[in-house]
Amino acid sequence: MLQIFRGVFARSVGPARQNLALPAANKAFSAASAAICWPPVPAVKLTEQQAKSRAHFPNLIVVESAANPDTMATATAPALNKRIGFLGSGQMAEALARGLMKRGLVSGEHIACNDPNPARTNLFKSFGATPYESNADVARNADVIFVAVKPQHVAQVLSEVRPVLTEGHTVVSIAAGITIDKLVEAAGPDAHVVRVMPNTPCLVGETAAAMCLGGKANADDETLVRTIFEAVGKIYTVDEKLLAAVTGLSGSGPAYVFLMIEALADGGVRAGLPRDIAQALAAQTVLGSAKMVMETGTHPGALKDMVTSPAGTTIAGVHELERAGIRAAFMNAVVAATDRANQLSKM
Ligand SMILES: NC(=O)C1=CN([C@@H]2O[C@H](COP(=O)(O)OP(=O)(O)OC[C@H]3O[C@@H](n4cnc5c(N)ncnc54)[C@H](O)[C@@H]3O)[C@@H](O)[C@H]2O)C=CC1
Ligand SMILES: O=C(O)[C@@H]1CCC=N1
Repeated sequence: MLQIFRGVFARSVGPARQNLALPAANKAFSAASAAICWPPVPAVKLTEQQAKSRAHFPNLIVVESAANPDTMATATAPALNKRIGFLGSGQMAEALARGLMKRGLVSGEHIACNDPNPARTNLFKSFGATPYESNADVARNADVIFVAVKPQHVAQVLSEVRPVLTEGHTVVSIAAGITIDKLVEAAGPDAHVVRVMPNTPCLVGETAAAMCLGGKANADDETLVRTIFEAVGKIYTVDEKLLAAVTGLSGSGPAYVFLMIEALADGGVRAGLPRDIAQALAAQTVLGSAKMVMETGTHPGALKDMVTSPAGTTIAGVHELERAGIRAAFMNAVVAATDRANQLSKM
């Protein structure tokens, strides 16, 4: 039996970004739906509720498809005819490599990597990637080169690959705080450089990422990077000056949410639930709530009000959160991480 799945794509970007302004957004959306609702489906009429939300979220795009949401998690994107290289094979490189393989965009034999830590190269080898002796060798054996080392190592690894870079390479740095100017200085003025701030949920096909272009990077590089990241989530193009805020919100954000899930589970345990059930309920509650925001397009405040009965249980809990300054705490976390990203870019 066909299940109707309603997907809503909220494009939370400003009008300044011409690549996401309608009708160009429809082009971007086609690529997004190709990864998330496969095969692609046409946009349909908004429901009354969605139309109301649309007034507040003009960039919202709604689709309805016959795809089964359960199978979508394993849906594959069209294979990418490119070799991927990782300079650094740490946490983020692993999340990206595994996410891309899971979505069928690349297979292990199309992945080249280098890392001084043998445990990391062995791990990459275990899923079919080829470890090389040097970063330059990775570049020789890749078309898209991910710079996935800590920010303080970026200049060094780029100086190692610079002599072998060609026009056919797209260099993608995911390092927090390392500006396009610094990347071009290290990789050379002819390098096609793209700066991306992803997050670890690319492992499960749900990254929230943003990018900006630099050096000789062109529309083809942008499309290539967009294709890669749309296979494992969502990506927006932003002005570089906004990447620090992206880092503070979505780059670091999974840590805030994991902490929240842990704390909710602790609350459940304190209230008498077994740990495993408490953690499963906490994580599923976060997942379901996020899906409601994405799929209904309704303001989160309105969704909160739908849970909150007069003199009921929820408002008692909400009162405690407000007393503890939860909103300011989350806002301050994003601002502190943004400030730190800005500091890193000045080092
Ligand atoms: N972890 C996260 O959630 C996110 C991290 N990032 C960025 O991704 C980059 C990597 O972060 P993680 O994966 O968390 O760090 P990590 O420490 O797990 O990985 C870095 C890897 O680089 C390797 N490495 C060090 N020197 C090297 C060299 N000269 N050549 C090749 N490899 C070398 C290390 O052995 C290590 O395995 C950082 O710049 C970070 O800002 C960006 C978004 C999210
Ligand atoms: O904590 C960090 O510096 C990196 C960048 C964004 C997430 N993790």
